[in-house]
Amino acid sequence: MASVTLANINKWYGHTVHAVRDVSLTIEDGEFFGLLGPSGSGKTSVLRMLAGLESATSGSILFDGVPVEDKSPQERNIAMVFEQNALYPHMTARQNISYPLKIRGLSKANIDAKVAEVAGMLNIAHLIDRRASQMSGGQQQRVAIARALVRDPNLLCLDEPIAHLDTLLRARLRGELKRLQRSLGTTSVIVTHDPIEAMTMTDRLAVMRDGILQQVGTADEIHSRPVNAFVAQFFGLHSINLMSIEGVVELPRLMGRFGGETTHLPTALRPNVSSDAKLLLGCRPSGLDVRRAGEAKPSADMLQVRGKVYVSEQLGDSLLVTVQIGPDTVQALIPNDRKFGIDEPVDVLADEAALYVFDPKTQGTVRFAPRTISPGLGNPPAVYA
Ligand SMILES: Nc1ncnc2c1ncn2[C@@H]1O[C@H](COP(=O)(O)OP(=O)(O)OP(=O)(O)O)[C@@H](O)[C@H]1O
Repeated sequence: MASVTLANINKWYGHTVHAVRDVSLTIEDGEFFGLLGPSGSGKTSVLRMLAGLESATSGSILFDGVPVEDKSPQERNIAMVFEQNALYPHMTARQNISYPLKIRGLSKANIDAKVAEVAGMLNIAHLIDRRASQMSGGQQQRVAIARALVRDPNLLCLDEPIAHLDTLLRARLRGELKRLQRSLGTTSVIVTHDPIEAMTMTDRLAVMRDGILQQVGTADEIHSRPVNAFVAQFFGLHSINLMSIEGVVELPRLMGRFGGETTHLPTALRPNVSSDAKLLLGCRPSGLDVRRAGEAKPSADMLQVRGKVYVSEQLGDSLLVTVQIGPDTVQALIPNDRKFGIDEPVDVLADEAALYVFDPKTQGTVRFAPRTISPGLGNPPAVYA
């Protein structure tokens, strides 16, 4: 186990692709850390540099404060699990898991004890003498994880290890991996483009975009206090709604246009209106409400705008309603005791306390939503005039 520091890391591929730009971060000893970002954001490049599979163009990497740039993956004592596991198909689970220990010359008794321990942890003891080729994808991935962990690595690198599995199995392995990491305390880094995976498994995570580190923090910190509109949109169970409001005036109530429609705005946002009369607002679907057109009166504490239902989708105990407002759409997650027809005129409402404010030019966060709603907790109670 080790703490890992990246200091001003840059990665160029040839002269044209600047894949990682001046990334600095520290992963604590025993921490489960996530690298999250869309495709091409540079997260795999960071992981491969940590592992020693790729060299950094500039900057330094330290394990427990000691530079490791010149060290091979073996010398760094890292273990990797990839999306497609690299098990030997003709070997049994036992042979696959013991392989790294045999190479190190451990005694048979020692190997047997370690294999039994890790196989028990990963619930694969009953499969231990089955060939890899005769196992399901989920079972193979458990064996691959067991093989990675059996030699007590300094750092466990997981590159989308469960991305190819079906939804149920992914959810199970997410939980198992988290429990396993907690009980072993192995410093671990997982690369994923799935915010749910990053949110549920890791202690802290980094969000990347175009090779640039956007934010590092716990899932809760990043969810409730995103540094910019990109992080706010990318991170969460459902993407945040971005509402670009133009022509904001006070008549005497604050009003503007969103999607070409007249939009009533909470008075408290007056100081946030830019010099060119714009407001860039964010609201999580769980912070929006949808009412039949005319049912709710505009209030000085609420955003309210007219639209029509594009589609509404049942999500178990909640309803995801997509509302078209001119060329724009927003999504609201509301209790499923209401029904809306396609193209039905509706009012979309948001309490002032559920609104983020972003700078219309830089997209940086100007104001966090005073009342944030945790993912999955549903709709906040709305207040109507
Ligand atoms: N060996 C390489 N040669 C040239 N360009 C590369 C190489 N590997 C990655 N890149 C480029 O570097 C950028 C970052 O790639 P990287 O794989 O690190 O991103 P990522 O966030 O992990 O993406 P994905 O989720 O698709 O794997 C991309 O533009 C990619 O095309």
